[in-house]
Amino acid sequence: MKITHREIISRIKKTDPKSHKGTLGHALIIGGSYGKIGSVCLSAKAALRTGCGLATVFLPECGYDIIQSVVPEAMAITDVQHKCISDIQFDFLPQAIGIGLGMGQDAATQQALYAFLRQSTQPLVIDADALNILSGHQEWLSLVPKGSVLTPHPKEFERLIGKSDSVAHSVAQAKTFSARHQVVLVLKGAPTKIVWQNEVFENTTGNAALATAGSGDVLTGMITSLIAQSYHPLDAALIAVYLHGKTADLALPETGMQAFIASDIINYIGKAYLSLSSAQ
Ligand SMILES: NC(=O)C1=CN([C@@H]2O[C@H](COP(=O)(O)OP(=O)(O)OC[C@H]3O[C@@H](n4cnc5c(N)ncnc54)[C@H](O)[C@@H]3O)[C@@H](O)[C@H]2O)[C@@H](O)CC1
Ligand SMILES: Nc1ncnc2c1ncn2[C@@H]1O[C@H](COP(=O)(O)OP(=O)(O)O)[C@@H](O)[C@H]1O
Ligand SMILES: [Mg+2]
Repeated sequence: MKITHREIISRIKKTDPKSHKGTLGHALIIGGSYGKIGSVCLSAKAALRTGCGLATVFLPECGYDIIQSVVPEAMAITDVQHKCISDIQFDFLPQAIGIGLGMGQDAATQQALYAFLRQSTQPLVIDADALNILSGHQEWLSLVPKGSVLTPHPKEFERLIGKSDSVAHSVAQAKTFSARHQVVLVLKGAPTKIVWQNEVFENTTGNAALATAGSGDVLTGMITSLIAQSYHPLDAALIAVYLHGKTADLALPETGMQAFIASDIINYIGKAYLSLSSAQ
């Protein structure tokens, strides 16, 4: 099925005029490592722009000043380690958690992910290095909460599932994987496909301007934000992928293809939302 304007309109919810930041969901983004703090900055900012009420980032200590300066709207909790995540601890209940971006694969980080997954019950958004770590420890996949959203790009998907000889083969593998682990797979690409058990959804927005560093980190923040706002993980994935692509379609005449960067996706999320209410 194509992910069209009409399909997204039918899934999107109106914001209650009486809502406040405490009712619009608290998103937690876990990730970052020395040299890759930008990933979680982009993701947290994207989460807030997508509409959740609160966002907190759990990151290594070296990222504290950076996140507080770059995204003052977000809160921060730091790991005991300076350069990488080694022990994921927080003292509140987020409505959604996105994990893995810019996280690296240090041995301590791998163990922290294992310990975190062992006590996780709510659906997660799993991206980048969390996917890479899971690829190397396939036995940990049974710990991934049902309903979680996994967002691999083609290389990450290959690491997770192995090589496939055609697009049809990789979609078939994705269906089997989704059904076995009860997870939503967002197969990022051009176009992005979303696989939920036996269903396959193909996005209709986006262009090559999105082929830029941090583009996927932004998408993870957007999906996490929508889950925090009580969307079903499949709907969150469909809406986020559609809006993410739409930002690039709207920006293209203004920024041009080459100059578009991940921060522009964030800057155009508002216009992408507005395009849902205009006649098309
Ligand atoms: N500013 C930051 O802090 C950034 C941090 N990032 C983090 O850096 C880490 C490494 O991520 P990367 O994805 O760069 O590294 P990976 O090694 O996972 O993937 C890079 C390789 O994957 C292949 N690939 C990617 N997209 C593809 C596509 N659409 N079709 C075919 N092949 C494709 C390419 O061969 C590419 O060289 C992650 O933790 C990520 O979150 C990146 O998101 C970039 C920005
Ligand atoms: N040519 C393209 N057309 C449409 N979308 C693209 C294209 N290239 C990349 N994208 C999108 O950009 C994002 C890239 O994600 P990812 O590779 O994880 O980036 P990063 O890890 O740098 O944040 C995905 O959502 C993907 O679908
Ligand atoms: Mg990525």
